[in-house]
Amino acid sequence: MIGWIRRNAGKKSNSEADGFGRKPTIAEPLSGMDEAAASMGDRIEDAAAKKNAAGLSDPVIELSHVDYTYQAGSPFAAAALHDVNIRIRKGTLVGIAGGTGSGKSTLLQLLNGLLLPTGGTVEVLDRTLLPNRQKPKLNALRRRIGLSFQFPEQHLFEDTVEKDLMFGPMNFGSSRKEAQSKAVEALKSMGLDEALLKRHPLTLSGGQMRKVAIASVLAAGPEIVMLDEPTATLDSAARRELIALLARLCREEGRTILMVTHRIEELMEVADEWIVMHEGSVVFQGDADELADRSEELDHWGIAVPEQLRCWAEWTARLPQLAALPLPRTAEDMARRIEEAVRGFAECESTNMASEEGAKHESIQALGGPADSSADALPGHGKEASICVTS
Ligand SMILES: Nc1ncnc2c1ncn2[C@@H]1O[C@H](COP(=O)(O)OP(=O)(O)OP(=O)(O)O)[C@@H](O)[C@H]1O
Repeated sequence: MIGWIRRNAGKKSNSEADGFGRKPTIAEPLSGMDEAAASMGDRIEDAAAKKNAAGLSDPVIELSHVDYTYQAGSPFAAAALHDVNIRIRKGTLVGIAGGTGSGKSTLLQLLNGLLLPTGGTVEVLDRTLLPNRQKPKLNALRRRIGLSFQFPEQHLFEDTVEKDLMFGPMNFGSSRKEAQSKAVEALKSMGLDEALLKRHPLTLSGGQMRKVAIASVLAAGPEIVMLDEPTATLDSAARRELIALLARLCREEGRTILMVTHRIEELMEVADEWIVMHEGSVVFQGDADELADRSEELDHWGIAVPEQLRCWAEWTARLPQLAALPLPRTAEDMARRIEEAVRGFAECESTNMASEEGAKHESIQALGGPADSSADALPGHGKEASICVTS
């Protein structure tokens, strides 16, 4: 069984800050590690204060009671989303997870107006999208919200990579020269060689095609970048590069990033927030620590429990002082914290032993025993001072 203990000393949960009605996390006072946890909490609060000052806490996406039904009103109607309520702040990196058919792609398409809600309200940047209205003109909105589709071929329809990359910028008003330079910049940001510019997109490998598709979205410079399973066909190095790029766009340029993924571990380190979809509903919105607290439900939601969460849960069960710390975002971070905790535990044990020895020594003297009596000589001694830890 995977059991999680509340962490987040000194940290306000997103839910509390957002007024989403979820209960705040309360830290239990624990060992000396509390200090580390509290200072981590302070840093998070400092970061939150800086974001507030930069206007980054404003919601840029807000969905209220949103429903979406494909082919609504026809005999083929298929309900895909029910009563979805979401609020996403500017400059956050949001992971969207959920099982097959849970509504993730439908959600992204509602956010850039490709689909209009059949119920409720979708507010994105300065636009409000309502049901039963004629499709509004959304060109201006689409310039500000880029969507990289689940299948890269859906982006690539020109006969050269360069034309595909220039399409967005030119469509949104860039000159040919500007569009060319944006195309090169976007291609390079995805770690691709300029030599690909003259290639036909359909001659690229699956991974290259995926990167070009993402580059075509980035070339238009959107404020909100949405990616539907962008890492699906990438190798592990390319996956890491892409995640690092997204984190940079978010942290350094203040862009809002939404990424659908089936591998939640790949975003654990960088995601500010998680949304979990299940059977067309949002069943969770919160940060990684809050998601970890619900890890027993991941399987039911069709999401594989990341090895990292499984491992950390086992260790917090063995060393409860670890539970005072925020969830480690990387395997290295986890290994370091476990090592520190084990070392701290061993030091604490040897200090206890030393004072136990001293006390025994004093009581032997008090009973009239020899001044140099060793505690080892006493019967019953032999307490183990170390712990054996195995993973
Ligand atoms: N064009 C369509 N017409 C009818 N039903 C659709 C259409 N597209 C999606 N659906 C249905 O809507 C529901 C949500 O689909 P969606 O593609 O949003 O899920 P998803 O979470 O992105 O799935 P996956 O992870 O498999 O890509 C599913 O039941 C799906 O069958």
